[in-house]
Amino acid sequence: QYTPEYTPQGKEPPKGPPQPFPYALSSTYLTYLARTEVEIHKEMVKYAQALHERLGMIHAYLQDYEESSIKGTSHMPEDADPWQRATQIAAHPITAYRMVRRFATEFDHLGSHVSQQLERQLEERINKLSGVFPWPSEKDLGDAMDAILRVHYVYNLNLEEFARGNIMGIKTDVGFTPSQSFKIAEYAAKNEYYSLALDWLRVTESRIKEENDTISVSGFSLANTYKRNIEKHDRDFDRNKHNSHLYMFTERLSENPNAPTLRSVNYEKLKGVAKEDHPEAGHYNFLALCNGENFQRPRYQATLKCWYDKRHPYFYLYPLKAELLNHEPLLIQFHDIIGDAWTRDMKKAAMPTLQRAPQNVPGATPRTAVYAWLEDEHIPNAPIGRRIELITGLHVRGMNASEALQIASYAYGGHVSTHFDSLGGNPDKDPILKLKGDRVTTFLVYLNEVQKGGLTAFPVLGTHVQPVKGSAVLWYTALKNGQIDMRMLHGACPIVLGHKWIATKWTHLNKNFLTRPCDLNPDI
Ligand SMILES: O=C(O)CCC(=O)C(=O)O
Ligand SMILES: [Fe+2]
Repeated sequence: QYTPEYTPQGKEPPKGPPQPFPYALSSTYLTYLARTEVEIHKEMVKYAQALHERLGMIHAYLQDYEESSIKGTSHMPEDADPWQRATQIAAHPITAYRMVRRFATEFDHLGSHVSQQLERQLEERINKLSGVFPWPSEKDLGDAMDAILRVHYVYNLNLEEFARGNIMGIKTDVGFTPSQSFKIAEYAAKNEYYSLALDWLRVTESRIKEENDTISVSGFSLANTYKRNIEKHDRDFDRNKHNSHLYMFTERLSENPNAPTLRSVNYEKLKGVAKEDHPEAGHYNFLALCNGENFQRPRYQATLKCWYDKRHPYFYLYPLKAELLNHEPLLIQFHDIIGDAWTRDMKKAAMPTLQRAPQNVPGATPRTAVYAWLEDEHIPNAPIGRRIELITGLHVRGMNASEALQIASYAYGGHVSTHFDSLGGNPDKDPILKLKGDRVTTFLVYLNEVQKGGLTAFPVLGTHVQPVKGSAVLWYTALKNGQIDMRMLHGACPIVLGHKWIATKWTHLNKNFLTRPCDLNPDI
């Protein structure tokens, strides 16, 4: 009996009405689905095999009947009386014998009971699994397509390559079929991702041609979607929407089908430009940083350094590897600060309460991830608070000094739009803010290596952080006067290939206004 071992919610089925799981947003849920499908596939193979055998038996039966009873009476007229025909069959020793044999052995063994039994088994298994965890829905499929389209847009994918399984230079064997890429094209067109839709339509078309496949997508629906996408684009273009719309072209498509996309033109024009100089520069800087660019001046970069930090005696035994990514405001990455055992403990402790991060909530940053909050007692063997205190000199563990540890997990396409970690609320209206003060530092630990994508990008600083397993990045989210430091704008670039897990600890101002160290930089 299959009992899922690796379930998003631990071993217990959820109590109360099943909540929809954000399957496409979380590597945990996706992994669970993948694990479940291993079992379903096994049952399907058994069932298909049984059906195949059954079909073979049915064919053998038909052949026997046709070769004996039909052949033996083929000299009789088409409209002969069936009784006369039956008499003829019964009179011939071989046709009669073959008939008796069929009745005696075949009808009971046409295999129906085997395949029927397997069909019941399969149905039971699927019902059982979908009873424990709700099945992915249309909404999840939408999330899954959004994730693909986000990766497509941010990394300006060469879709011909991607759809064949070449994931930004990493060759895999799995691509999309023409009907699958067409489905994404239709979804993109419907959601006004005009430039993306056109790419998917072109890929669909070239695949159809290449494979000479005239069945899976009809020429009519392909042409129709093309036409509608162009018409709708041009209508919006005429309404001057190209001033705000990210997915448009620089010209009307009906006049120039090869017009460049706004993304590609603006990307070249605006990357590296300061926000003060162009209102849209921030967006294109973020894209460029996600694509691995860096806009710190070479002279400035030359002043950045790595060193072994031994301020605390603890670090004589385990020297702390520090890497300065920006002087002022400070951005610093510490390497090898936690090992696999702690990482495992954190993921495991977070698993039972992972939930979808709020999306489309006014005031909240759009993010596609799942997360959970861990108190120290949830991870007694991974005392991260003390380690952060040793590394940073901040108050982390005391009352109101920090928040619980946030564990977040992203799946492919998962991202966080640019934001500030300080919340900037009004302490007179918010008792918790009054008690703790606003967030003052972010200490973000990367719990695994991401194969492609998933950088943390800082568009104002013009730099990005590579998610290196076991490393952590530290910055001040607020100025010394407690106000949000606008230079610390940052976001998480979409994951392209792999998983991304992070653990974040935010310290708060009231317990930390005396701890603000100026000695993290080795020069001071
Ligand atoms: O995942 C990342 O790299 C950044 C996440 C982040 O900025 C946040 O959770 O506030
Ligand atoms: Fe953040």
